[in-house]
Amino acid sequence: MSSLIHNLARFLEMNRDQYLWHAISVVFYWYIAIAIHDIFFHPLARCPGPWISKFSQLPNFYHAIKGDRHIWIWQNHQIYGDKVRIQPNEVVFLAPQASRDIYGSKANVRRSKSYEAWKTVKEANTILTIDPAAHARKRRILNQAFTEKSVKHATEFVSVHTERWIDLISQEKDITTDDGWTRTRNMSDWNDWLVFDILGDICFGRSFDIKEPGPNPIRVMPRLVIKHVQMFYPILQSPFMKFFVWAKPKGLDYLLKLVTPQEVKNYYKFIGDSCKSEQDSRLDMFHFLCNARDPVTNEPYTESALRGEAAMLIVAGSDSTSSVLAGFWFYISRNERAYRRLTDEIRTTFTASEEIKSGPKLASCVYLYACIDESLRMVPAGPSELAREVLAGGATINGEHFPPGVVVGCAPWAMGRNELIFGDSTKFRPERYIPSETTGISVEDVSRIKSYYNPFLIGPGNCAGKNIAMAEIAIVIAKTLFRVDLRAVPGEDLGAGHPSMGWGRRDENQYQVEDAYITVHEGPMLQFKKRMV
Ligand code: HEM
Repeated sequence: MSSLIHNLARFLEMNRDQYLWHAISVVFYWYIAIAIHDIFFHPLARCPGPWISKFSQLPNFYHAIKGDRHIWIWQNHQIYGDKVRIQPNEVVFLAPQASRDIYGSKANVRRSKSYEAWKTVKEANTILTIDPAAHARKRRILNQAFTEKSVKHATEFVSVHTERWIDLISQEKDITTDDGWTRTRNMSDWNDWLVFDILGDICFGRSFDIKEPGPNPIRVMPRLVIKHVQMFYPILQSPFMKFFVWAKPKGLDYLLKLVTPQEVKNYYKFIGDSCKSEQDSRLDMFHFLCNARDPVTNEPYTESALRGEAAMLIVAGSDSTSSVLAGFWFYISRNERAYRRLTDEIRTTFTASEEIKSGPKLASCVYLYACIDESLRMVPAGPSELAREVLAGGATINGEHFPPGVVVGCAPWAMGRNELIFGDSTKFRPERYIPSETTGISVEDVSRIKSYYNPFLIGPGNCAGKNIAMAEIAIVIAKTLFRVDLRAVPGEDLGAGHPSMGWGRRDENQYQVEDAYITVHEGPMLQFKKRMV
């Protein structure tokens, strides 16, 4: 007792420097204790993975800043195998069963807390709702905007915008040469403009018109959305993520609003105005959202929830579609054989561009859909893992039990490059999706790869817009290749790998992207020539 009083007295007599020194020591020993726990006693202690990642989030954070987490995760699978501990509390998997166990309808998981950090308004939209019951309720309402009827209406807008887009990309000849090819087009920009215009139209009944020539304040939006996501993504992959989520409703959101660029405010104003105007005059998706009711409670969306969902649709549907299209243009313009086969298929199936619309004729273009599947594999909409947190009771993943609180996931970039499933996984080879005696590919081979790799995800959080996205991509590609020839601009390699780029990025025939939860992409640079039809 006397020594306790003695120590207390000494503590009270310390000066400021000594207090500081003691505080640093306490933090240091606390961190060492946690590190020892994480390395030796954590439920994931026996999972293989980079040594530092066992007790620190710094490697994960570092790669999020560099934008190459997807490559880092793929490298770790190469080194450590099917199961890798990439953060003290997180494991990623490559095995086929793992993806079903994590994302399937029976999985005892929810979206991880990092999703909450994206919230900009009080009420989360569907994709940011992490509570499974609340998510299911929102999803039931949202599904009513994605019925067969609404998808059919949506594809009509897709056709109109695509025809105009092809007019624009195929005009303006390159005046430095006399070979009839157009000026160089950065397809990432052109895809963004097209997809944004389509989404504006199908979500709000108002096109953003950013593909049209001339000044347009909304044209910067696709890039701004990407920049915004790129800025936040490292925070969500950092040791500060929990603090960030905690601080947002306590004033941080207010501060973030103050530094929001004016263009972003204009964009939200556009969405707000669109939500208010002529909701019933057109069968756009907003019309379906406005009229949607929860089938159980019969409740409609509240006004702010409606606005949140509409804004989400633009974000969820724009970069995803644009990046897959960018990947497609990259690979098709560098693979003469695939280009010839695809253009032959499209140009013999249709006799006029106006004929190209959703329906049996388009569905009969087997090679077109194989090319789309292959592009979705090579360039996933989100290259790194879609993180899920194990709920009370734990979860069995690939035959192994994981306790509540652990974060798990599968990373599409690494899955798409799994050589055990795809063999020549770095090759753009659409034939792998077509059963044929000539190539020796059986129906079972195709269903094996399709059940392994699900670009639109499976289970309760899968992509609500899958049917629209597939129809949109098919129509854009088919109409474009029907009306124009295209080529990669000689000597231009924007988006391509390079020997100087290091492990996982050296192959010049592979399209390179950055990871920011979404897929950040540049190029390819293409030229077009109108066909005489
Ligand atoms: C090639 C294009 C697309 C791909 C590959 C894709 C893929 C995905 C994936 C993987 C998710 C799950 C994300 C997560 O859990 O973090 C998702 C969610 C979602 N996607 Fe897509 N998507 C595409 C296009 C679209 C389009 C065009 C729309 C709508 C117009 C859309 C609407 C949604 C919505 C609403 C969700 C959230 C679903 C939920 O939380 O229940 N997507 N998408």
